[in-house]
Formats: sequence, C-alpha cells, structure tokens
Amino acid sequence: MKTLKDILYKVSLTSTTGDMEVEVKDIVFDSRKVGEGSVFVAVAGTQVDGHEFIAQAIQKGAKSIVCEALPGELNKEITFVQVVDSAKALGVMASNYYGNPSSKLKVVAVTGTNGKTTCVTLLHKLFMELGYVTGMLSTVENKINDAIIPSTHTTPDSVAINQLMAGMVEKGCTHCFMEASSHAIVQERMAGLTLAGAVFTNISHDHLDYHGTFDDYIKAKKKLFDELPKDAFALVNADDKRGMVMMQNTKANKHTYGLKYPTDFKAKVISNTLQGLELDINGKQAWFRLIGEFNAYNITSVLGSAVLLGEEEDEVLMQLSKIKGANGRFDQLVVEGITAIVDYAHTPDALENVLKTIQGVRTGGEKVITVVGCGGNRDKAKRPVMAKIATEMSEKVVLTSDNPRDEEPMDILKDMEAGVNPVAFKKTLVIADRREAIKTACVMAEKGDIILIAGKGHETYQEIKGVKHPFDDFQTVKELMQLIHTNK
Ligand SMILES: CC(=O)N[C@H]1[C@@H](OP(=O)(O)OP(=O)(O)OC[C@H]2O[C@@H](n3ccc(=O)[nH]c3=O)[C@H](O)[C@@H]2O)O[C@H](CO)[C@@H](O)[C@@H]1O[C@H](C)C(=O)N[C@@H](C)C(=O)N[C@H](CCC(=O)O)C(=O)O
Ligand SMILES: Nc1ncnc2c1ncn2[C@@H]1O[C@H](COP(=O)(O)OP(=O)(O)OP(=O)(O)O)[C@@H](O)[C@H]1O
Ligand SMILES: N[C@H](CCC[C@H](N)C(=O)O)C(=O)O
Ligand SMILES: [Mg+2]
Repeated sequence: MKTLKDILYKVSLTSTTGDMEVEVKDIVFDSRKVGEGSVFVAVAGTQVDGHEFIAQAIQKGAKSIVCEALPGELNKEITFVQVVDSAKALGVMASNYYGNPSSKLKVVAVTGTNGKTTCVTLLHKLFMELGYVTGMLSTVENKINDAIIPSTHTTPDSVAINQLMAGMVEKGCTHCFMEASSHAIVQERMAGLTLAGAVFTNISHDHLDYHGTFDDYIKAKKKLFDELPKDAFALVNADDKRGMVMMQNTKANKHTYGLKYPTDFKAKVISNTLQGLELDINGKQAWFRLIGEFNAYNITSVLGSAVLLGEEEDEVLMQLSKIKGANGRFDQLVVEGITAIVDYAHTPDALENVLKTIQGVRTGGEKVITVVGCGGNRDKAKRPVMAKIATEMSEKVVLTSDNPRDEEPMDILKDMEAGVNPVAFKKTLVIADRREAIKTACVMAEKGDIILIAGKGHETYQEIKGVKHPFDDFQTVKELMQLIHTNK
C-alpha cells in the first residue's frame, strides 16, 4: 500500500494539513466512486466543479483530499493537500501510484484531427509483427498484446492510462502506442507520462465547441510537443500548414514526413485503388492494404515512428505492407456489383478525403450515394460543412442521425441542411432513422454504384439520450444489401 506522501512525489504543492503518511487505497476523481481509504482529487470540469463534492467524498470514506481551493472548514480527521493544478496533480499521482509504468515502456503519442486511431493501430500491429509485446490505447479498443480492453475514450483518464500501462508492464510490453486527443491534452490526462515520441498527423475543423477558437485548438495539440523531453522524437506532417508550428518550442529531436516537400520520411503515391496503395516510400517501392492518399500519410508517419524507435527500414516496410488498418476505416462490402463502404469520417476534412478517394477510383457512370450524420453535443459548426461536402461530391445524399446524444435528431439535421445548396436539395433526402437511411441508400443503388456510410465506422452503438442502443453500420448495410439485392 502506498502513502499519500509517496504518490505526491513531483506534484507542485501549495499547502498541506494533516497526516501525509496516510495510506491511499485508490485514487479517485469522481466522488461517486470513492470508497474507504480513497484519496479524492477535486478537478474543475466542463459541467461541474469537483470541489463541490469534497464533503460527499469524505462521507464515503476518503481519508485525504487533493484540491486547488481548500474548503472553508477543515475536517481534522482528513489530510488536505492544496495544489496548483489538480488535473495535473492527478496525472502525476496516478503515475506514482502505479510505479511510473510509462517510464518502463517506449510510449509514442499520436495527435491530430484525423488519423490517430489508424496510426496507433498500424504501429501496434507492426510492432507485434516485429516480435515485440506491445500495448495500445485507442478510440476503438485498448490492447495489452493480444488482449482487448474496451475503450470509452480516445485517450482514457489519467488513472485509467496508468492502470492500463501498469498492466502492459506486467505482461512484458516494451512499447505502447496511444492516441492523444486535444481534450485529453487540455485536461492534463497525460500529465506525468514519460514519452519516447509524439506524432502530429494534421489539424482541421473539429471540436470548436470545446476549444472555442481554431487557434486554441492548435495550441492544445502543440502543448503535447512543448512538453516532450529532449531525448524524445517529434515527428510532424510537413504538408500540413501547422506541422512546423507544432515543433516551434519543443526540446525533442525534430523530424518531418510528408508527400509534397523534401522530408525525413517521404512518400509518393504510384497507384491508389480500392484494393490498396502502391507507394514510393523513402525511395523504395512497396504495396499496402490501406486505401486513399490520406493513408499514404498515415503509413509514412508509421514508418518514421518505427525507424525513430530504432527499427530497420526494410523490415518495417516488409511487415507494414501485410497489415490492414483499424476496423471501421474504409471497410468494404460488395453485393451484386454494388460496393458499400463504411468509414469513420466524422469531420469535414475526413469526409472530403474519403469522397475524393472514391471519386479517384470510380470508373464513370456509377452513382456515389452518401449516408451521413453529425454527432449531437459536439461542434455544431461542422454540420453544414459536412452536408455541403457530401452533396457536392455525391450523386445522392441521405442525411441522417449519427449519435444524437442529448440533442433532438431533427435539430441536428436542420443544422446540416443549412449547408446544402438549394439546387442540391433535389438529390438530398433527410431520414433521421439511421437504419431507414441506410435501407433507402441500398434501395436506390444499382449495379456498379458505391454507397458510403460515414461517421460511425467501428461503433457498435447509437447513443440517444444517454442510452447506447446496439447499432453497427457494417452489419446493417450487409444485412440490408443481402435482403434487397440478392435473390432478386
Ligand atoms: C467534455 C469532456 O471532455 N469531458 C470529460 C471530462 O469531464 P467534465 O470536465 O465534463 O467533468 P464534469 O462532469 O464537469 O465533472 C468535473 C469533475 O467533478 C467530478 N464529479 C462530478 C459529479 C459528481 O457527482 N462527483 C464528482 O466528483 C467528475 O468526476 C470530474 O472530475 O473529464 C471526464 C473524466 O476524464 C471525461 O470522462 C469527460 O469525457 C466526456 C464523457 C466526453 O464525452 N468527452 C469527449 C468529448 C472526449 O473526451 N473526447 C475525446 C476524443 C475527441 C476526438 O479526438 O475526436 C476523447 O479523448 O475521448
Ligand atoms: N491522415 C489522415 N488525413 C485525413 N483524414 C484521415 C486520415 N486518416 C484517416 N482519415 C479519415 O478520418 C477518419 C478517422 O480516422 P481515425 O479514426 O484514424 O482518426 P482519429 O484521429 O483517431 O479520430 P478520433 O478523433 O475520432 O479519435 C477515417 O475514417 C478517414 O475517413
Ligand atoms: N472522438 C469523436 C468521435 C465522433 C464520432 C461520431 N460518430 C460522433 O458521435 O460524433 C468525438 O467524441 O467527438
Ligand atoms: Mg481515434
């Protein structure tokens, strides 16, 4: 059992009151989960301020409290620790509590609007193929070697990160590849971690509801690089306007990748089909099972990360060319000559890239039918933009629900419709029920046509007013395509 003093190592303290040798059973930042002997860390959030729940935490058995502002009256039985930043303190405490697992692994964090899951999944699979025992933290799933631990966030909270990494160390992992969401960076979920490297994929419109301005969104991503140690590597996409901005203040070793300019890791697309990509990558020709130019970026960043971690380039390319991407990213199904594609594109940039890829591989007279929605309780500004892209780049569009969460589906759809040019309304249907929307697309499709179902990718649920209802785009379209188009 660790004491409070043990786990406060390296935390910036303002004041302490009470016994610092008090034993800590677990670290909890949600008063509802406090048990006998927990230390409760009060963090100010987006909805409420954790400081409001200090009394409740004590009532439930917390013996020590870590907070930024002390309560008016201090319970003499309890140890109070005042800190400068409780979210940061939580990260450092969680690292100490679990024996600083990140310092025993080579941890690479990938940030960027799009491509994080794809890159960490490729890295995880690659390092397994290279013979390492490897961990991964991602939107789709967390992994300790082959074992899957369900994921609730793109980047888990600090306690969960360290608990998972401790599990990785215990199982003999040498590497961990993790996604760093901008929310997580701002909320200090990664405070206290030791990183071997960080990768920047790209930045485009998303999450302005949370960050307020695009500048603050850029700053959030840059913070990951600002805080890297000097023995780590920073690897950025030089083709993105903000790539070099990320590295402006980093102490880490700077590296670049891309398709357009001379960079440390450079690729050129030789061919791009629905079967895969052929690249000239660092002067070598190789074939990959991923689709679309945007995946040429992901592959090049993965090659770069692996080489910067000390791997041999030819071996990396050989293994990488066998690997498939993450579930729900450009998953294809062909029934009676109709192709259905399920993709997690949930930002304007991703949707445009996927539709560009489809435009690039289509042969002529076929229709592209896009089914797309936007999530509730998320950035409203991206809604009209995504609808505009869908209608400009497809022959038919069905606007539908994504995860409405606490919003009314028709309100979200109204926001989307605002982006549709009046002429494009002729080819646009609005069907809130996602299954019905997919069904309509299947009915409209004829031999040769391509249906894109965007936004939910690997997700196996639809979140409506706090309840996650089972829903799987790929299973739904598979079932409906077979029902509608086979044995006709
Ligand atoms: C907007 C956001 O990021 N919210 C995250 C944040 O919660 P919050 O700041 O809203 O918390 P809050 O409800 O205000 O509560 C403040 C504090 O009081 C505590 N509390 C609250 C109530 C109570 O009774 N007792 C109590 O102690 C809470 O535990 C918390 O510590 O901190 C929580 C703990 O880490 C997260 O679970 C929560 O994620 C919510 C569920 C969420 O939906 N987050 C999304 C937006 C998110 O983080 N997404 C990114 C990926 C985005 C992308 O890349 O596309 C991700 O990393 O997953
Ligand atoms: N490098 C890239 N550039 C632009 N778009 C991409 C790139 N990689 C993937 N995409 C698109 O973005 C979608 C999401 O990809 P991925 O899941 O890898 O991103 P992510 O950054 O993990 O997203 P999230 O923020 O939800 O965690 C893909 O389905 C694809 O449409
Ligand atoms: N990580 C992203 C996922 C969005 C996926 C989309 N299906 C939605 O629900 O908006 C987020 O939390 O904003
Ligand atoms: Mg992700």
